[in-house]
Amino acid sequence: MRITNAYCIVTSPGRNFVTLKIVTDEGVYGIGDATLNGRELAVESYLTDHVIPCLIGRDPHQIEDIWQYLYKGAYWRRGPVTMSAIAAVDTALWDIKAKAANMPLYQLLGGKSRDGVMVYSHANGRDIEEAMDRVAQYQEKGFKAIRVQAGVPGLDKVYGVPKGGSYEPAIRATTPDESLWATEPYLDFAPKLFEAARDRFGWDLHLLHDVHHRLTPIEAARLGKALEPYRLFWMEDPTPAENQEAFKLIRQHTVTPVATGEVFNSIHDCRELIQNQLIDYIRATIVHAGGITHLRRIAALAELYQVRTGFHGATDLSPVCMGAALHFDSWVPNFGIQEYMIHAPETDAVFPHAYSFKDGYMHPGEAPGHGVDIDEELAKKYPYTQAYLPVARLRDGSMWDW
Ligand SMILES: O=C(O)C(=O)C[C@H](O)[C@H](O)CO
Ligand SMILES: [Mg+2]
Repeated sequence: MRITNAYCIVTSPGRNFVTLKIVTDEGVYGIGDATLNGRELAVESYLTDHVIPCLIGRDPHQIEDIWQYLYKGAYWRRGPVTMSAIAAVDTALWDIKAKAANMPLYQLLGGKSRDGVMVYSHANGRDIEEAMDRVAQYQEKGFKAIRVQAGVPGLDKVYGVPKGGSYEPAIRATTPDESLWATEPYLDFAPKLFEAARDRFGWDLHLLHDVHHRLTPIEAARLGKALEPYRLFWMEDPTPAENQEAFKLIRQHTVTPVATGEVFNSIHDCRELIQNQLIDYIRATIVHAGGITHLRRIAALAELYQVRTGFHGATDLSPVCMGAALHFDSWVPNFGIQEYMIHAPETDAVFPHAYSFKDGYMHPGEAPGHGVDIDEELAKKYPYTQAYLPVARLRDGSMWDW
């Protein structure tokens, strides 16, 4: 089998997505997600201008060799653009291999390790009451695990909180939106949010919370301690993780479980965190961390240290990434949980898929490959529109982590 053609499809059904399609001489094709929220066209150019020309004529079954060729061959190591581009190729090649074998992808990875993939979704509210009503709605839909975020009194916009009905942080504009951040009101408020959640919903529900890189290590330690009575499933991204040592301080002060890694793109970003048992869940996922081939190495390292997976699954990761992740989750021995932020109906229509949700669990489906396709004609109806993630500033105007 040989690769005869490959191209990117950029479409915006509700939000921007970049998809790589690889076609072979035997008519089998595979697709991979290449979306990097707010920097989409950089990956599209990296693939179109620099990677695709090197793929034509290669044997798509040589996934490992092609991965090494693209990684080592770039000379410039790692980084979100490179690793998302490699991830897209890798996912498309696994899709081709599984389709050629006429098997769902999870079978090639080693077969199923569980009956279903436990997922969590997002309950967001402008205040505690609205957030609690959203939790109730997700519980009614069957979710066993729910991430809870609410507006902080005194702050006009906060990460995770919708302005209108639904929450989409990437705003269509020519420059990023600006929001205000202040740590003290947030630290006072967050325990009240989870106290209200336990009062109303009891203990038979997993509660999660995303700090979104906003705190210093000692502030994160204080928050983890303050949240201990409400027994969270995890506290996510408590502090920016470039400094892996910083997590030691958090660990010394709290037993609230810690998850991090949605912005990581290689095993080197999390090696110390895992080997020193400074985190409980690793959030790196297929599209941003070099595809199935590289994520498998991260998961294997994590398994040695009882760190479990909790892959990123926000709506800026396309259904292609979600489908592939669900196959991975079905197999990986040290699975923890999977994020599932439900896509807009237009997105689902452009990406027909075999995966499904039932009673809090997801199932990858039995279609050969990863089970997700793209309707290229429909995709053309949604042209790319520039969009940016917001930035955050403190009250005095200093830049902060969004
Ligand atoms: O889903 C999460 O946990 C996020 O933090 C979502 C991110 O803000 C989003 O994916 C950025 O593109
Ligand atoms: Mg997050």
